[in-house]
Amino acid sequence: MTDTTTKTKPSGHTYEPVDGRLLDVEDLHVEFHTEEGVARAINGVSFHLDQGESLAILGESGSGKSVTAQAIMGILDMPPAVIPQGSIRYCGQDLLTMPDEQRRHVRGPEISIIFQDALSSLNPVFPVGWQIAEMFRTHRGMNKSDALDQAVRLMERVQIPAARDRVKAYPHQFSGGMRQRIMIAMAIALDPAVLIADEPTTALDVTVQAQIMSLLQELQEERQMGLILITHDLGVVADVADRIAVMYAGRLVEKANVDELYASPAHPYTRGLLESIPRLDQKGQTLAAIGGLPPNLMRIPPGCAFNPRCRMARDVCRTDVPPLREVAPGRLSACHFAEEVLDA
Ligand SMILES: Nc1ncnc2c1ncn2[C@@H]1O[C@H](COP(=O)(O)OP(=O)(O)OP(=O)(O)O)[C@@H](O)[C@H]1O
Repeated sequence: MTDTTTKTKPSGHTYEPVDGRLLDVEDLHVEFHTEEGVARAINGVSFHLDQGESLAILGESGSGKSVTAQAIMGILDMPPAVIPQGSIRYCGQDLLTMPDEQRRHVRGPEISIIFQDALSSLNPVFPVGWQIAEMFRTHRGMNKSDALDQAVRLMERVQIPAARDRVKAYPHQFSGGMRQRIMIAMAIALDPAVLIADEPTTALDVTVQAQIMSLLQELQEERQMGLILITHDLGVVADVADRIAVMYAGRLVEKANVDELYASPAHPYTRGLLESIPRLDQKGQTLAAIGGLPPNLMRIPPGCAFNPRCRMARDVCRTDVPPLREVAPGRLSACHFAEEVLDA
């Protein structure tokens, strides 16, 4: 007989993907209404994410990567944020119109996020094991000792040495890399279908960055999660990501699979990013290969937002917004002259 008393599926989730599709973000717009004016942070962003797939969202500081993640997670401060248009469907259900109560079952347990700064995300006054265990107590109704056992197993899975002995240690007693592993443990504790990693390794040194990325990749493959990697540094995510979406001034300017984008970018901005070795995370720093700075989001230039910095810009670029269009099989670019960029 069919159980009509519970909506929970065999995965433990309330929702199941249809044909493997987890997320569908369509024509998303986000504005910030401030005293100085309206900052148009996201201007019509669309992308999807399937089960077991890794999507990297790449762009300079201020391009709208984190705001996109926050909109998906429902953690934008509204106001000042306003979402005037668009939808974010999770397993076919629009998170933007879903009642709060229903949304609480999704955001966290089914779609989870890790941030760059583990120290400010962890509670300094509670032992890390307790913080992980609390997830199992609150959401799975486990008793204290089972929840702590489960926390130890998870700490072992994210390769925290001597996990059983360190379950009672506090966040400040761990290194930056170990704290990020603890954040990952908390983020995957409830077996989310989607994991968003917002600059997960930016604060870490290069060796630790690589270890954290390979841990994320292992977990993603093991659990068949959909993974969104937000980054300013393509080098860090290139081995893990399947597809890349490049953002500029709140729009996607290029979408491609990672190898093709690396081999031959189809947008001058992407090409500039690939040619720029330096620190894209340093706000206000010019990219060597591009020059200039991203626009003020309260005064995005007409036409292509990238035109003031683009060496290829012509008249049409200053008047007409280039649509994101297919410029080669599976390759999308929002450049009037994408074919020329590809051939270059
Ligand atoms: N609370 C806010 N109030 C006003 N404007 C905001 C707010 N949060 C974000 N913005 C605007 O949205 C823009 C995009 O921010 P976002 O954090 O998404 O950029 P990002 O690409 O993730 O860069 P970063 O790596 O610096 O976080 C910001 O430059 C800012 O103009």
